[in-house]
Amino acid sequence: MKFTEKLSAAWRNNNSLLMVGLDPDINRFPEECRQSKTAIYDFCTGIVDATAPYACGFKPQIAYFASQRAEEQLAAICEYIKKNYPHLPIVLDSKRGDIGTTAEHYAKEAFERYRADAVTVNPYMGADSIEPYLAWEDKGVIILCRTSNHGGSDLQFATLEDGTPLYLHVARLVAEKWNRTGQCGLVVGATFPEEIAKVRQVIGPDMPLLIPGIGAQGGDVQNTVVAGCNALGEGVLINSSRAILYASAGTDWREAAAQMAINTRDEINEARHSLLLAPNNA
Ligand SMILES: O=C(O)c1cc(=O)[nH]c(=O)n1[C@@H]1O[C@H](COP(=O)(O)O)[C@@H](O)[C@H]1O
Repeated sequence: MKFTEKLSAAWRNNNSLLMVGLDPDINRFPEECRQSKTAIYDFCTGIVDATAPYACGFKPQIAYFASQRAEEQLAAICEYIKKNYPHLPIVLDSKRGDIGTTAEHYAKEAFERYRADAVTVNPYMGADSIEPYLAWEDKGVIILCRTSNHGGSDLQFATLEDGTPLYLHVARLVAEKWNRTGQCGLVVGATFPEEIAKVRQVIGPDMPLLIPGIGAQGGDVQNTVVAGCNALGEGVLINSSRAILYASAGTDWREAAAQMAINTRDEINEARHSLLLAPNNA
C-alpha cells in the first residue's frame, strides 16, 4: 500500500491527525524505565501502546537513537509498530540530504533497515538528491519547506529575483516538478501558520503536510488546522513529541501520555469541525 493511502486510512480509521513523535531522552524517562539495557525500546513501545488508538502514525527522530548507540532498539520499535499497529504509518525523521549515490544508502537505511513508510529529507542539494528516495515507489518523501525553528528564516525567507521567498519556491518546485509520482509531502512548522496557508495555496489540496511545532514549541493548534487542512479537514500530520512523551515522569507515564494524546487529538478535531462548518468551506 502506498504511504499516502495508508495515511488517509489512518486519518479516517482513528479519526486523528495527530502524529506522535518518538524523541527518547533517557534523562527524562520515568525512573522505572531508566535502568534496563533496553530502556529506549521499553519506553517507546510503552508510549506506542498508550497512544496508538489516538494517533495517525509515529515519527521516530533518528538522532535520539543514534547518539545512544540505540539503532537496534529503533529497528525493534519499528518492527513492533509494524507487527502490532500495521495500519499506522512510520515517518522516520532523519532530515537527510546528500548526493545521489549516498542518498541511495540513506533511502535504504529508512525503508529497508527501519521499514519506515516515509522519511524526512532536506531539499538543499536539489532534485537528484531526492530521486533515490522516489525510487521506492510505495514510500513517502517529506521535504523540509518552512521549518518550525526561528533560524529557519535565515535561508527559507531569502527571496528569489522575482521576490518569491525560498520556502515557497521549494513548495512550488515540489508540487510542479518533484512530485510527479505523488510520493512527496512537505514539512511546515506550526509556529508559522501564515506560511502554512501560503504553502497549502501553492501545492493544492492533496499533498500531505507534516506539521511539527505544537506542544513544547508553542504552535497554535486552531491556526495550524485552519491554515493546513484541506476542504475535507484532512491533509496534515500534526506532530507532538515531548509534550506527550514526558507528560508525566511518575509511574502514571503511560496514562499521562495517553491523556495528552487524547487532548491533543480532540483539540485538533474541534478545530477541524469548526473548519468544516465554516460557510466558505465549499
Ligand atoms: O522534520 C521534523 O520533524 C521537524 C521539522 C521542524 O521544522 N521542526 C521540528 O521540530 N521537527 C521535529 O519535530 C519534533 C518536535 O518535537 P516537540 O517540539 O517535542 O514536539 C522534533 O523531532 C523535531 O526534530
